[in-house]
Amino acid sequence: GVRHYKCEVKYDYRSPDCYKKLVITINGQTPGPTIEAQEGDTVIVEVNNDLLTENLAIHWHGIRQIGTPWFDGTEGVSQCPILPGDTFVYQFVVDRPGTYLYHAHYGMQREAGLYGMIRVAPNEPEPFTYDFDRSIILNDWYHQSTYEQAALLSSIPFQWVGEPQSLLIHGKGRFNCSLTPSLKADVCNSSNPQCSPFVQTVITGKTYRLRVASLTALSALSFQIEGHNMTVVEADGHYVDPFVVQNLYIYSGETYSVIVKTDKDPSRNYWITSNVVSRNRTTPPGLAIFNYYPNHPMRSPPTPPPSPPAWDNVDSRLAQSLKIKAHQSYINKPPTTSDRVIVMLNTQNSIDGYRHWSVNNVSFFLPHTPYLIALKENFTDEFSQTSPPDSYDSNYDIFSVANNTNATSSNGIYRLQFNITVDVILQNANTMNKNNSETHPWHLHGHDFWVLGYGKGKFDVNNDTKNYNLVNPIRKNTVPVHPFGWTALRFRSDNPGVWAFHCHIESHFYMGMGVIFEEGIDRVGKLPSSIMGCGKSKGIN
Ligand SMILES: O=C1O[C@H]([C@@H](O)CO)C(O)=C1O
Repeated sequence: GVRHYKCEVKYDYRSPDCYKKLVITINGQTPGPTIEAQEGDTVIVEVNNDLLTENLAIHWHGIRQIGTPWFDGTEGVSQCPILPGDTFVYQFVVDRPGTYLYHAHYGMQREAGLYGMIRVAPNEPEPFTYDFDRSIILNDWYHQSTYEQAALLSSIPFQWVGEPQSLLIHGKGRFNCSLTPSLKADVCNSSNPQCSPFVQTVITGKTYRLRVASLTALSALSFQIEGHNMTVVEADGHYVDPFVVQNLYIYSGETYSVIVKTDKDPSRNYWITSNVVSRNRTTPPGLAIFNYYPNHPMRSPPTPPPSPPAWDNVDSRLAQSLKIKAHQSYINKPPTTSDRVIVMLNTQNSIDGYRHWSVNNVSFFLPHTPYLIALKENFTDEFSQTSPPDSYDSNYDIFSVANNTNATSSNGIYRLQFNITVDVILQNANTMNKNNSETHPWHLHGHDFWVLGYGKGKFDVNNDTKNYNLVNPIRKNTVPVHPFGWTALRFRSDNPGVWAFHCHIESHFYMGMGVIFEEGIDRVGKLPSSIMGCGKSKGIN
């Protein structure tokens, strides 16, 4: 069938964590409305840019856009931005069931509130059952605007955006207004109903499927429901060999479904919590209420919120990553060998005094003419024709602060032969600060990849490849690379188009932490004129 949606995108004053700021809403809401469809449906979304003075693009995160690479919604890659006042119609097929997302993909616009969920119902029965299907989107929240942050990150000397002021659970958080006495009540008001906690009401004795997604700007999170175990059954639209957790680690751009049984003392409510992990947290926990009907939904649980795992417990996070495998009845085996291996060293660099992130010492920036148009029209002057390297200096010490004096900025891209098997090894390293390595969630557009493995330290081609999981690897579109560790992925270059692969942390992609893959450009059909209008694509029809 065909599903029609209309999205009115505009700025509104909102106080999601009691602090009033301009946020981007979709049809008046943030998170925006959930897009519901059936596997195989065509989804048509008419987007109206009512931001007045700001461009826009919306990415359909996890939807592979097979045959419609021009509707991936990635500004500078698949389309020109949607101008203020303009309407843009996205049309794509949701070919797989599962939990996906949509969000802005223009500058750091996502963190202003432009995001929501896509739920695709399956045509076949699923390998688990439940009574109710509910969704929770997790986020972190800054009080500064996207523009203030962009100015900080682009300044000399470099100024970091810092930790978020609060964590939102389904669009609601709580900033302690009294911490900043100078804030007047019309700016920060703890009794504003807009920042009353999110409540998930449940009936006792039932089974809930909870779709948990993260669209944080920065934070890796630990998600927990006080006193309740969660059985993980879906990750990024793929069925998981079920495993039980007390806390779910979730990285920006990931989606999970967990099964929760409401079999606890029904005379009270429980805390739903999110906490920052992997960075020395200063942001208070996100708190919501798991409300057992008929207790009052706002009644605080009688116990304190459960304490989160230690922020620097990398082993616990690595262990959970390793547990995520394909469900035994849904195994889709990867090819046993690959045709091309690209090792991607992730580093922080200083280039001309600016702070950047780089892959193999190349920091990425977007061109003015979207790659898809430039490649299709053979506009070879529109971006660097030099591809970034497939590996890095084998003597590089990932455990210390390196000078990386030869780092450059480039908008060159990886050109993949069509229909081959590509391995990507993400290699983490020390940042420009001593004894520090961060977690980076990498997201691939246009594909699901097999997650072949994770490890600690420097990837060793001779030994680590022997431990690849070629039996039941999960397929995903977003995956963490843990501090001082590596992550190995495999995918087929079988989707004609131009696809971004990048760190899902807003500021990190802004600082250059991404690459572009081109595959099968000669097989891409006629581009719609609606994606044109910028750079050298002016006047093309
Ligand atoms: O990109 C980043 O910059 C800061 C810090 O490294 C600056 O010193 C940080 O924590 C990031 O993630």
